[in-house]
Amino acid sequence: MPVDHERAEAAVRELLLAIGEDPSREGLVDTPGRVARAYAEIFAGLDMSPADVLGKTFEIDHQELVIVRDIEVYSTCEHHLVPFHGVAHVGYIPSRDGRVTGLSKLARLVEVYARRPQVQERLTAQVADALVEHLDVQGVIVVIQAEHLCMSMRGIRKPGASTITSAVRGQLRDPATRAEAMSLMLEGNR
Ligand SMILES: Nc1nc2c(ncn2[C@@H]2O[C@H](COP(=O)(O)OP(=O)(O)OP(=O)(O)O)[C@@H](O)[C@H]2O)c(=O)[nH]1
Ligand SMILES: [Zn+2]
Repeated sequence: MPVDHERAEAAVRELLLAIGEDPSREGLVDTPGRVARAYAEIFAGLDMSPADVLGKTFEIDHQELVIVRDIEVYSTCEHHLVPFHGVAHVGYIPSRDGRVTGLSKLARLVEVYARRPQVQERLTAQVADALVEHLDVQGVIVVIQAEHLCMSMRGIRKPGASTITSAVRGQLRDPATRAEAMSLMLEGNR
């Protein structure tokens, strides 16, 4: 279901009142509308499905690793509704029938799940599981490294701390294959 703009605007007006602001002052008068539009974008993944993104495949007989790394990720922590951002690396070994997806679709898949209220562990696992389910891949590894603004700008206030999560399925669970993928993903990284 797409974002209900009217409802989002009313909620933002209410929030502004709750923090002691005046939603009718000049700088804030258009804010509820802007926030509703921003939320529609930030949470667009709720209205997107992995099947839409991974529906188109083609045959390349490559049954070895394919990795797209350093995919920029912006998501929203579901506990505090503030952003977490960083990079995702997605690697997979195509299905036995040699079907692959377009490289950009891996980044699109990350977007489908990042543009929702999230926790990093679930985001990581959902990307991996979608590739198993929709592309029947022989193995997949997803690594996400992100900074959570709920840990930087509030709460414990530790800017610079980053969280790394991984999800590994199928043949990538084999220690040697996993190590090869990890080194390709992280090689030369920061
Ligand atoms: N595992 C996990 N925890 C997260 C993620 N994003 C935020 N959190 C944590 O969610 C927790 C929520 O803890 P609570 O004690 O309910 O909330 P809080 O009082 O605001 O916690 P503090 O952040 O410690 O101030 C915090 O420890 C956050 O760091 C995430 O993606 N994964
Ligand atoms: Zn948070």
